[in-house]
Amino acid sequence: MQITTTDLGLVARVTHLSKQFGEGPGAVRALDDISIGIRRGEFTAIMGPSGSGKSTMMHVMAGLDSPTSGEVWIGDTEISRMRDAELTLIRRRRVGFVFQSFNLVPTLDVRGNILLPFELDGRRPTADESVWIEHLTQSLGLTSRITHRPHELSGGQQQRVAIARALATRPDLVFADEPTGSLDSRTGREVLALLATAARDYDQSIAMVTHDPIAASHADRILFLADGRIVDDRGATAAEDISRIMLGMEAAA
Ligand SMILES: Nc1ncnc2c1ncn2[C@@H]1O[C@H](COP(=O)(O)OP(=O)(O)OP(=O)(O)O)[C@@H](O)[C@H]1O
Repeated sequence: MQITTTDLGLVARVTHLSKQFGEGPGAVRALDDISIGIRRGEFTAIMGPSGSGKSTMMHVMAGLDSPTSGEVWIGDTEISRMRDAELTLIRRRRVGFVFQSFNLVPTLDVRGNILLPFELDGRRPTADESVWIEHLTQSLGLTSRITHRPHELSGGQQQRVAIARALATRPDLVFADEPTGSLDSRTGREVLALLATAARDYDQSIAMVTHDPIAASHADRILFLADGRIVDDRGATAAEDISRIMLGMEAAA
């Protein structure tokens, strides 16, 4: 019997994943034979120098880009050979996204933005989901802002709306791409604490791409990429130690 992603306690995994951009002498091998799993209920940071393949890895794992070779699994579903229409459904139903630039819809208020994943899926939240959304709205401190539009909110509040939206459907995995990149350091720390809490208290699996050692120090696990390969895989690590590892990697490059 084949061992599944779920059997392994993982929410997503890639095996022998490679991604090449372009052909011939100018080709770039952005990911080079990566095999790794993202563990359920963990906050995983993906770090590495500029150009090491972090964004490419996230895009391929989230079904936003296709691999050149290898397999990509979200839960027990292999997505690497899926067509666009199927991938759209996987992205809508099984993964959530938090971006540096928040990506809220400017014409929708906070409630409309949080409910957007349901709207796009052509359904209303179930009774259970409504209770969960109410809980998220409250615990993220958004209740008094529920009818406000994004331009009426601070950056930190906008990112909290994006987090509520990403968690609303209880996706298998939330991908966060430099989620604190547009925030001041105090607001950034608050957002990171919220992501860590979502993993710890709600069993939400999160994969965050970052180049910031302080951001990565909030994670349960850190994967280090260099030249398209995983070169280190550690548990929770202090920011100073992460900085030292990154300096070593940059010196070796
Ligand atoms: N669409 C593309 N076409 C060609 N090359 C690309 C493309 N996207 C990425 N690359 C190349 O693939 C490599 C990995 O890029 P990627 O954006 O994944 O790195 P990164 O670690 O996220 O970098 P950064 O921290 O600077 O965002 C780089 O050499 C980059 O130039």
